[in-house]
Amino acid sequence: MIRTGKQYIEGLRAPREVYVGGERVVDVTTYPAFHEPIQSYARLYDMKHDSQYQDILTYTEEPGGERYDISYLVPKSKEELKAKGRAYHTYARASYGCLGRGPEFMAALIAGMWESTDWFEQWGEGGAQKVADYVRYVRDNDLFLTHALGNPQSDRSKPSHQQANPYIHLRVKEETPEGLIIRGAKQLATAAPVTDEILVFPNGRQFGPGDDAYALCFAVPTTTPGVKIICREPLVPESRNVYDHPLSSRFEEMDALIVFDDVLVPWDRVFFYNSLTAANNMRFMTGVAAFSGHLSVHRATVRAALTVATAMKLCNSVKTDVFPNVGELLGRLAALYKAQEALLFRCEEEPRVSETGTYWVNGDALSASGLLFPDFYTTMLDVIKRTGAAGLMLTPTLGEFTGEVADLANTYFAGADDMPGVDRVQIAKLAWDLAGDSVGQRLSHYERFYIGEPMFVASFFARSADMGLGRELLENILAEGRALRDAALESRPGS
Ligand SMILES: Cc1cc2nc3c(=O)[nH]c(=O)nc-3n(C[C@H](O)[C@H](O)[C@H](O)COP(=O)(O)OP(=O)(O)OC[C@H]3O[C@@H](n4cnc5c(N)ncnc54)[C@H](O)[C@@H]3O)c2cc1C
Repeated sequence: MIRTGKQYIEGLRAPREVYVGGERVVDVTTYPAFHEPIQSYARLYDMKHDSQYQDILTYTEEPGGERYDISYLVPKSKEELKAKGRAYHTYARASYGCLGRGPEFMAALIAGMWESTDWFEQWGEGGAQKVADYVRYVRDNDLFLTHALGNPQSDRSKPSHQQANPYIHLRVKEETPEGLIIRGAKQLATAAPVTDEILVFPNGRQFGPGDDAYALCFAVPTTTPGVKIICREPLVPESRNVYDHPLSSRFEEMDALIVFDDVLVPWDRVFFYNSLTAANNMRFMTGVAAFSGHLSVHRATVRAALTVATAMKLCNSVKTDVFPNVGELLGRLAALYKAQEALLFRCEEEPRVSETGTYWVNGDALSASGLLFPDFYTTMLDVIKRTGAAGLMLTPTLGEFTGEVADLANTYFAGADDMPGVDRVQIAKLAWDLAGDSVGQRLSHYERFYIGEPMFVASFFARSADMGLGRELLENILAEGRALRDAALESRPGS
C-alpha cells in the first residue's frame, strides 16, 4: 500500500510523548515547529499518488498488483538499481535536497536489512524471519521510521557499562516471557516526533567486553508507552514565508533524544540482543549503510546543484563574477559539483553484484562521496559567504517591497542590469538560508555527521577501498629496486 499525505498526518494523531521547550506537545500535527515539516513530508507521500511521479516512486510485485514505495525494493538488476536512483532524485528535488530524513530514507535503509535477513539468523533462531516480517509490515503500511543509533555523549572516554549511571546508555534491564524491558537513552533521532516507528541498532562503534546488555537491535512504534521524545530547541520562529526563507520555512527537520523508560519490546521486534559481535558488525555486514547511502548521494548531489547555482546567481546579481578571483572561486565550486555528480554516476554505473544477485551501489564511490561531500559542501557555503559579503545581511523582508517604501527598496536594493531590488534580495535570501541561517547550518552539520563518526568511516575505508592499481604500481617499483639491489649484490667481488 502507499499512503496519502492525509493518511500520514492522521496517523500522527495517535498519542505520543513528545517534549519541546519543557512542555509536552499535545498534538504534533498542530504544533507550530512541526507543522510545515509535516506538510513537506506529506507532500512526498502525495507524490506517490500523482500520475506524474507514481511510476517513478513506486513498484509492484506483479503487473497490476499492490503498489509499494520503490525505496523498499532490493534491486536484482542494474535497471532496478537505477530506477531506485531515479526515485531518490525525484524525492530530493521535491525538497531541493534539504530533507535528509524523509520517509524514503528509512525505507531505503531497511531494504538493506531485508537484503541481509540471513545475517540476522546467526544471532538467534528466527532472526531472519523476524526482520523480513518487520520490513514487510513497514512496507505494506508505508510507515515513516526514524532511527536512533548512538549513545548519549555522557562520557565518551568510558564504555557503556562504566558510565556513572549504568542506565544512561540504552540497555536491557530484564527479560520477560513477553519480551525485553529496556531502559536508557539513544540519540540522535531526526524527525522522531513525526514518525510512526523507531528502529534502534548499533552504529558501528565497537562495544567491548562488559557491554553485552547494550548490544541490541529492535523496533517499536513511536507511540509505545515509556518512549519519551525530548526535542532540541526549534530553529525556526513561527510563520516564515517562502520569499524571506525559501528553505528554512519548510524544511527544518527536528532532532531528538529518545528515552526508553522501561519499555517492553515484544520478542518479535527484538532482532538481536546481548551480542557484541552482531552489534559491532551490523553496520558493515548488512545493507543498511549502502542502501541508505545510495539515497543520500542523490540528495547531496541535488543540494550541491542548487547551492553552486545560487552562488553563481548571487555573484551575477551584482556582477562580482566579472572579477577573475571570484570567477575562480565559482569555477572551483562547479568542479566540486561535477566531482560529486561523477561519484553518483559511478555508484550506479559500476555496481557490485552479490552472490544472491543483489545489485549494490559501487562501494568505493559511495564511501568517497560520504567522506568528501561534507568538505565540498563547507567550501560551497564558504564561497557564498565570502562573495555575498554585505549583500547577505542587507536583506529586508517582502514587506519592504510591498509596503510604503516599495519604490525606494526596489531602487536602492537594485542589482546589476537594472535588476529590481525585490529580485536581487530574493537571491541573497536563498543564499543566506543555505549558508547562514540556522537551518542551513544544521544541514551542513548533518552532512558531516549523518553517515556516522567520520573518523571511523574513513579508517574503515582505508582498509576496504580498492587500491588495486596503486598496489600493482607500487609492487612494480619495489621490484625494480629489488632487481637493482640483487644485481649489485651479485656483482660484488667475491659473491
Ligand atoms: C544533524 C544531525 C542529524 C543526525 N541524525 C541522526 C539520526 O537520525 N539517527 C541517528 O542515529 N543519528 C543521527 N545523527 C548522529 C550521528 O550519527 C552522530 O553525530 C555521529 O555518529 C557522531 O557521533 P556523536 O555525535 O555521538 O559524536 P562523538 O562520538 O561524541 O564524537 C565527538 C568527537 O569526539 C571524537 N571521539 C569520540 N569518540 C572517540 C574515540 N573513541 N576515539 C577517538 N575520538 C573519539 C570524535 O572524533 C569527534 O571529534 C545525526 C547527527 C547530526 C549532527
